[in-house]
Amino acid sequence: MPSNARSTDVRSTDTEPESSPAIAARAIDVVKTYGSGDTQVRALDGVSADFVRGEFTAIMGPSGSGKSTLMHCLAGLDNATSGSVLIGDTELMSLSDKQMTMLRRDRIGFVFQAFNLVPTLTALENITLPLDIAGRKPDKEWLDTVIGRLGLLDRLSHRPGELSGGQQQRVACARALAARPEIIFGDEPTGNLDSRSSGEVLSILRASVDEFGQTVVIVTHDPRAAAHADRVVFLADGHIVDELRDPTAESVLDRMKSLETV
Ligand SMILES: Nc1ncnc2c1ncn2[C@@H]1O[C@H](COP(=O)(O)OP(=O)(O)OP(=O)(O)O)[C@@H](O)[C@H]1O
Repeated sequence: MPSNARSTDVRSTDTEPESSPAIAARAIDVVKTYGSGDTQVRALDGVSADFVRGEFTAIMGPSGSGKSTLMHCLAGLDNATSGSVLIGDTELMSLSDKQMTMLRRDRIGFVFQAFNLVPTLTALENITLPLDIAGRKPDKEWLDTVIGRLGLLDRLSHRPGELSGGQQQRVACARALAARPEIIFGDEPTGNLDSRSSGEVLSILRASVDEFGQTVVIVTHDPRAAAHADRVVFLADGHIVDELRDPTAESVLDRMKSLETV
């Protein structure tokens, strides 16, 4: 299939370093600076982290600590100033703009706080849009599973303006999952949602890891959202300062408090 051929092209760059297949994404000594001179900001100051395949990680930390910057560098939405970022075996710095676009399209799913749905398309058309653009046919069984799990079956012909915020975010989630990407990145995916919609979005992300072996990385401020993860990575001032396995909302809150009082 042409789409397979394209994604193989992206994986097989000459400069591809060796890396364990168990790692879905990896940051190696990533530095990201914005601006220059006196106004320069060092948003990431040498961050190294592995994101293991089939695991759900939450990135937390005080405002301005570099969470979104790290996620954007990992997801190929922004370039690191130095260091190295890998998705699977693919070193992002070695990719051309075109290869990067294909990698994002074929291998990564995104869920943002702003749902970024196309207002003139129906829910179903929004869900399948990335596949349509890639010229790929949806896996019907998988699509039905995702749509069913997100409770969207009776909303598929609605346009975003006819859906609640929670429903729109569930459509955005289904869109991210539809292509069965290797890794799903969420930047505050539940930031605008009430607790019920938030719970639905988190439980499909959890299920995509537990039942379908995908890898999920989200940025969140909400300890209850982070409690759905297998591990929480804490950032402060552009550094990873702590990590928590099998978090609970209470343990995350405690850790956050201690970071904010440092
Ligand atoms: N485009 C930019 N230009 C200049 N500085 C930036 C830019 N983007 C981020 N920064 C700065 O980099 C630092 C890290 O920002 P980032 O958005 O990654 O933090 P965050 O932890 O996600 O914050 P929040 O929780 O408030 O969203 C901050 O000091 C921010 O002001």
